[in-house]
Amino acid sequence: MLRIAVPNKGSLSGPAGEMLHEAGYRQRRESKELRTVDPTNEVEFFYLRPRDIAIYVASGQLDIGITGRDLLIDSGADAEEILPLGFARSTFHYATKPGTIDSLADLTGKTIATSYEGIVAAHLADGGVEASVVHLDGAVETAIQLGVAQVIADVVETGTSLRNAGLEVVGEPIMKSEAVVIRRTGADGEEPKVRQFLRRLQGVLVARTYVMMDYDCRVEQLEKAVALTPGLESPTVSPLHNEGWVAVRAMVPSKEAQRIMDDLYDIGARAILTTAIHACRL
Ligand SMILES: Nc1ncnc2c1ncn2[C@@H]1O[C@H](COP(=O)(O)OP(=O)(O)OP(=O)(O)O)[C@@H](O)[C@H]1O
Ligand SMILES: O=P(O)(O)OC[C@H]1O[C@H](OP(=O)(O)OP(=O)(O)O)[C@H](O)[C@@H]1O
Ligand SMILES: [Mg+2]
Repeated sequence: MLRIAVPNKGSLSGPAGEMLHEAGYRQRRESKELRTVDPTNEVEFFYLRPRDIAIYVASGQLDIGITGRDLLIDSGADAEEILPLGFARSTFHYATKPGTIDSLADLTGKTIATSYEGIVAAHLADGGVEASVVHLDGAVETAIQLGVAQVIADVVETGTSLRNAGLEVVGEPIMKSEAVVIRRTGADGEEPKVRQFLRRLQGVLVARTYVMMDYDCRVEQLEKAVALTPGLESPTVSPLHNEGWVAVRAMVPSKEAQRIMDDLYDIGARAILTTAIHACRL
């Protein structure tokens, strides 16, 4: 039985459960459940604190985990990222009151509050900067107002939390993060159950990022149309009953679907339809 760690709370928990559900895995029915078995797929899910997941996976007791890249790196655990999942995207930044700090060197001698001491300590050491780091569990933005630190290092998504606290980021992001699948460093990547699990999640990612596009066009316009919708291998082209016309079917990136429909229309394609893809194996 494959043993998989899933975040039980926080920003990662909901989207991770949805993705596993879309991939056909049975998920827990209520948020207090700490473990559930999917007997059909022979998978056991453990719902753990996101911060602890890399530690469990590194211990070898669990085969796979879903966590944040930033949490994996912060933990220092002996685990590696094997598939980015595209949700819980964030950046990790130093921030402070406007006009206080311009560069990394200005952090010397300052106190930095963070929930991610591993990332911050490594970043300061890399830059040769000596500063104190104080650990806080959350709501780190308040640390400056209450005098616990002069600088914070925290997750930024929209920037709303920083703005609300009257803070601004300093310099470039220390790192960019998103949800990732992890395994113990050097673990057997060929294990069939692990491969099947990754293929299913990849199928969900593709289904989320592509739509199926169908349209009719005149044979003379086919090459131009195919250039707009090259598909993955190559589009399916079928004859229409009306001579001189063909029907074309290809996967296109959903973000570009509207522009492609406009361009197809401009070259004379008609009956242009897009439909959602619910699941796939490439
Ligand atoms: N506002 C956010 N937007 C996107 N990702 C976020 C956000 N806040 C945290 N994350 C990501 O979620 C992961 C942290 O999850 P964790 O559950 O520890 O914190 P949280 O989502 O802030 O929940 P909590 O309510 O327990 O503080 C990290 O990978 C982080 O990058
Ligand atoms: O840039 P934003 O869109 O504002 O998102 C970033 C904020 O979201 C998270 O906080 P959360 O709400 O989880 O509270 P916490 O600080 O207690 O973890 C994170 O720690 C930041 O504070
Ligand atoms: Mg938080």
